[in-house]
Amino acid sequence: MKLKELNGIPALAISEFGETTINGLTSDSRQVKPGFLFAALKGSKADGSVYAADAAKRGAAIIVAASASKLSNVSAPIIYVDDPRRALALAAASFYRVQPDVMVAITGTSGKTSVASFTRQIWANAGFASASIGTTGVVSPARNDYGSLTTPDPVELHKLLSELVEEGVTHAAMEASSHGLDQRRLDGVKLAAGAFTNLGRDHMDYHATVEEYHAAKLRLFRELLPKGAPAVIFADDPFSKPTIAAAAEAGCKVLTVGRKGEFITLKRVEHERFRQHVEVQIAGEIFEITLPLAGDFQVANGLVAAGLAIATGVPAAAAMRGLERLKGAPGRLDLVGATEEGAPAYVDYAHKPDALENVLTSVRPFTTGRVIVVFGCGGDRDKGKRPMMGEIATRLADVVIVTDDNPRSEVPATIRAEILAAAPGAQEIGDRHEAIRVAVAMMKSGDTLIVAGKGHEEGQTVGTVVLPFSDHTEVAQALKDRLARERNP
Ligand SMILES: CC(=O)N[C@H]1[C@@H](OP(=O)(O)OP(=O)(O)OC[C@H]2O[C@@H](n3ccc(=O)[nH]c3=O)[C@H](O)[C@@H]2O)O[C@H](CO)[C@@H](O)[C@@H]1O[C@H](C)C(=O)N[C@@H](C)C(=O)N[C@H](CCC(=O)O)C(=O)O
Ligand SMILES: Nc1ncnc2c1ncn2[C@@H]1O[C@H](COP(=O)(O)OP(=O)(O)OP(=O)(O)O)[C@@H](O)[C@H]1O
Ligand SMILES: N[C@H](CCC[C@H](N)C(=O)O)C(=O)O
Ligand SMILES: [Mg+2]
Repeated sequence: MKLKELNGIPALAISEFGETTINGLTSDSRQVKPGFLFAALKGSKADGSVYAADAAKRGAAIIVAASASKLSNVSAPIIYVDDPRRALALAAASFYRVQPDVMVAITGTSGKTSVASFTRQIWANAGFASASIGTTGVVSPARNDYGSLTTPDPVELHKLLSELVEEGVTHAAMEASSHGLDQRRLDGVKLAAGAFTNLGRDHMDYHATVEEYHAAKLRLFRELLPKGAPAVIFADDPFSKPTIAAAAEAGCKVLTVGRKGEFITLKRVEHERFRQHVEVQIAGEIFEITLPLAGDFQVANGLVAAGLAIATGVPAAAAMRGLERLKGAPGRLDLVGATEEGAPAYVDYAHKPDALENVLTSVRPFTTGRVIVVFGCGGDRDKGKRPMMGEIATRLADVVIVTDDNPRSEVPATIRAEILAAAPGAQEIGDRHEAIRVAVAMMKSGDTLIVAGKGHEEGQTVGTVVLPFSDHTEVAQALKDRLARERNP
């Protein structure tokens, strides 16, 4: 492809270098191959402009750098732009040419993965070839790939979107993390609609204040959605009001869902152990449905997903039928199994205060015995959430076991101590395998076990090593061993 065919490149640079052939794009000098465009991005650890000379040596045809940076001794043409991250995202979108016809993005502190998965399922149930992209990976009719980043790097993202189109996918739902929005990873995506779930404390290691974190999320409505595009907003969150105001001011068509919602109004919910009966009103019509998932928050996620599906052309009745067939996203209040007496054991991805509060509150109505929780906090991440999660666990669970969850470069015992400082009476079992076995062994009839924090993850990161570890496998094995012991004492 010629440089002049790429978006995001200033006209002046096109007139000078427009005929240059571009073979690929990257923001990592180590990935540069001959003929690549290298975008020098300022990161949290390094400044990509330091690597521009290296990129040129590796054969970069063009370097895109921030106007503020002054590069020297670089043996490739340099194009200066105000916002290299945005330029890279726009260039990537045009380089890979196509994306699914109907793309939606979901932002919010919790529920993004679930809503993306639910939207895909509702679309698929209505007959569309659909995909979801996010923390748990990429799911489409042709693939089920394990993921890593919530919102992929723009080059990776647009490559993926073009592959999905080739597979025949017409509808795709993706998560828009605050990092992804802030770092312009989605700026080249043609969005048909956007959604907001809720806002709580998260990523305070990256964003200076909650307001700044909220503002990053609002970029979806303020800068990425085209004017008049639907913005589906959960109406019952403390941050719903300012989000609705911002989306309306940005010219979006605001569609609210929830108890205070006007597009989809939640009238009534009755909980059962593993499912919920829900009554909603859409455009004057009442629908009574059974959602085959536990947890209040799944009703909220279901309504946001239904809102997105309806906003992108699925008839309300079909969207409601879709809700009745939902499967939870992997590792989200995921029922692994039960003891012989029927006490359930769940794996959940709650790794931030609000999510932990929600999941522990959600299981209380159907727990006649004790709520037992096993959790930890990740290393090299927001330290402020550690005592908050300790306090929440102690307040809402009857038995608290504090363990390790991806200590990364930190000393695991220090992380646990920071949680335990606010969790009097909690047990400390650093080895997560052991913590899960102890928890499963203590379950009695009527108890509910929640193993929180890792959800779908398949590894435990200690230092820089990722050791294979799955909460799902560990809980299943512990239940199985317990059963064998009970049968052959
Ligand atoms: C903190 C963060 O968001 N980091 C992202 C950021 O990297 P950075 O700013 O730290 O990059 P850096 O290391 O400072 O380097 C700056 C630039 O120099 C380049 N470089 C560096 C070294 C070299 O030899 N040559 C070179 O060119 C790097 O490729 C980079 O472009 O920009 C990179 C390129 O876009 C991202 O890959 C990287 O994501 C890292 C892998 C990451 O872990 N991100 C997590 C925190 C994240 O984004 N999470 C969110 C939300 C999670 C959730 O709540 O669900 C997500 O969307 O997944
Ligand atoms: N609507 C919601 N409100 C509150 N908590 C929720 C909601 N949806 C999910 N949760 C909790 O958050 C956890 C993560 O859910 P999910 O993966 O759908 O969110 P996410 O926004 O994608 O999170 P992440 O940013 O970590 O990828 C769940 O396991 C559950 O504990
Ligand atoms: N996307 C999040 C996931 C955190 C999951 C939890 N298990 C942890 O390691 O803290 C992050 O990387 O911060
Ligand atoms: Mg997610």
